[in-house]
Amino acid sequence: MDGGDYSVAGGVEDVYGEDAASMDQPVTPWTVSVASGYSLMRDPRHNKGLAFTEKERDAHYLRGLLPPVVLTQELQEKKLMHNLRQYQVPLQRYMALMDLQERNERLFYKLLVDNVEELLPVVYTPTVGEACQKYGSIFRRPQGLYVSLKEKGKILEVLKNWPQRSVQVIVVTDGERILGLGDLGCQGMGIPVGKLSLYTALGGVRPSACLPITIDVGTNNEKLLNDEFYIGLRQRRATGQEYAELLHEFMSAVKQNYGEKVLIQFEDFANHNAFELLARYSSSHLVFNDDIQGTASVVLAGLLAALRLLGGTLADHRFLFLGAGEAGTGIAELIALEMSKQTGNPIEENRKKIWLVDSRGLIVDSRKESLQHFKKPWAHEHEPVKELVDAVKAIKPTVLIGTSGVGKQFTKEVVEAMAALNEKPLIMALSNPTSQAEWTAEEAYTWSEGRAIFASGSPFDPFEYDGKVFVPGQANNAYIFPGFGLGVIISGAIRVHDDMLLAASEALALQVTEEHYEKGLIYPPFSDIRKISANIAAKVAAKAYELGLASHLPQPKDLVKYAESCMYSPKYRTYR
Ligand SMILES: O=C([O-])CC(=O)C(=O)O
Ligand SMILES: [Mg+2]
Repeated sequence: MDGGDYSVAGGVEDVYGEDAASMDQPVTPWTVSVASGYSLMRDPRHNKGLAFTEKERDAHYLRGLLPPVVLTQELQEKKLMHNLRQYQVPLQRYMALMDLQERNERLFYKLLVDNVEELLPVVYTPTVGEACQKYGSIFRRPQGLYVSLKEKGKILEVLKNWPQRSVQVIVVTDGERILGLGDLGCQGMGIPVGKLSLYTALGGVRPSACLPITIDVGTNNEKLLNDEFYIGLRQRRATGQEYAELLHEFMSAVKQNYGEKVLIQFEDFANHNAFELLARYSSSHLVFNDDIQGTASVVLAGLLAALRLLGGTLADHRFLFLGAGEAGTGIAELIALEMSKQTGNPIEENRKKIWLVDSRGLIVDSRKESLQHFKKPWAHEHEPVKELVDAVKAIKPTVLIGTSGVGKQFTKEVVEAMAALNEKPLIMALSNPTSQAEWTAEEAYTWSEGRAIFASGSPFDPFEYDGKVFVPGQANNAYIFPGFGLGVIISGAIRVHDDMLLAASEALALQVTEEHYEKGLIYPPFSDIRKISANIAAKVAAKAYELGLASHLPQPKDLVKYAESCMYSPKYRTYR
C-alpha cells in the first residue's frame, strides 16, 4: 500500500476486502478454513451475533451455535440501546459498551455513529475519566498495548505482538495527566481507547488501523500505589534520562515497525513531557499533541465562529486565560498565529493581546526568570496581580478561557466582572471532566443574566433561563482530532504543520449556522460530526498538499467526497 496505491478507506490494507465490498458483495471473514464457526463468533471484528444469516450459518459452521432467530442489525441496535438506557449509573453504561466493543465491533460502532450525542458522554468525557480512576476494578479483557519499563529493549517485539500490521493512528499516553484528574498511571489506558473509538465513529478511520498504547513508567499516585487492584507498575515514576530513553526507543520502534506515515497522537502527558516530546519529535515523526494542538484548534474554531456574534476581528479582542499549561499556552499561541495570518503583524505583537494567569497569578515580566519555558512568551509588562478577579478588572478581556484543570474557579464575582465589561462575555470552561469545569452552564446563564456565550470541554445539558433554552457548546478536541487525523491519512501527510491546525479550525467554524447561533451555540452539534469531520479532513488534506507535505498523489479532485468515501461504515458485511 505504500507508494500511493490507495483504495477506499484511506489506503489501509484491506485484508478481508471488507471496505472494498458493498453490502451485497460478499466478503470472506477468514482466509483459513476451520472446522467450527465458534471462533468466528468470538472474533469481535467479524462477529454478528444473532444477525448471522441462514446462509452464513451453513457456510461458516455456525449451525446450532446460535438460537434459531435471525435479527437485523437495526433490531440488535434497538435492543442494545434499550438495554443501555436501563442503566442509571454512567459507569455501567460504559462497561456495557466496552463489552459490546469486545463482542461485536461493528455493532458497537453502529450504536456510536447513530447515537453520537447520547453515547459520547459514555465512551468519552466525562465517564471515561471515572473509568480510568476505577480501571483496575472494572478491568476485564485488556485493550491496546502496554509498554512498561519492563519492556525496555524489547519495544519492537511488543509492537510485533499486536495482531494488526496496517496501523495508521496511534494514541499514546503515559497517564501522568489524565483529563483534569491527574496521575492515573497505567490506568490511563481508557483515554487512548476512548480517543480511538472516536477516530472510528466520528472520523471514519477503520478500527483495525487504530492502536491505543499506554506507556507505564510508574505512577506518583499514592492511592493507586496502595490499591491492591492497580494494574500498573507499582513504583514511582521514572524521570529524566530513564524516561527519555524509553520514549526514544518507543518512537524509533514505531517508525521502524509502521513506517513514516503512522500518526502518533500524544495524549494526556504532563506539561513538561508534552512540550518536550512534541518539540523533539515533530521534525522526525508524524506527531500531534491533542491537548496542545487539538484543543487549540477547537477553541480557535469556536472563537472564529463567535466573532459573528461579537463583532470585530480576532485581533480586536483581548484574551485572558486561567491556566498556563498545554491547553492554555497551546490555544494562546494558535490565536496569535491566526492573528498574524489575518493582519500580517508579527506574532510577538499579537501575543501582547493575550494574557495568562497561573497558580501564582497573572504572568508578568517580573516573574520571567522563574517561569517554565512554555510560559515565558506570555510574560508581558504589568504590575503583579494575584487574583483572577483582579486580573479581569486590570486586563479587561473580552474573552475568558479556563484551562487550569481545577474546578469552580469562575466564581460569581469573576463572571460579574466579565459581564460588567462586556455586552456578551465569551467565557469557556475547558477543564475536564465535569467535576473540574471552571463553572457550569446553569451558573453561566444565571450569573450573566443570559448574556454569556458559554462553551465547555465536558458536556452540559441545555438550560432554560428567562423563558429561553440555551444549548451549551462543547469545546472539546473531539471535534478536531478525528477529522484532522483522517485528513492526514488520506493525503499521506508525513508531518503536521501549524497551518493544518488553522485549516481545521476554519473548517469547523464554517459548519456553524444561524440556527446554531440562535440557540447560543458556537459549535455545530455532534450529531453532524461525520459530515463535519469530512470537511475538516478535506481542508487539512488540501493544506498538506499545498505545503508539499502530502505523499498520496495525485491529489483527489474533490477532497470532501474523497474523505467521505474513505470512511468506515459499521454496517455488517455479507460473508460468502
Ligand atoms: O479528553 C477530553 O475530553 C479532552 C482532552 O483531551 C482533555 O481534557 O485532556
Ligand atoms: Mg487530553
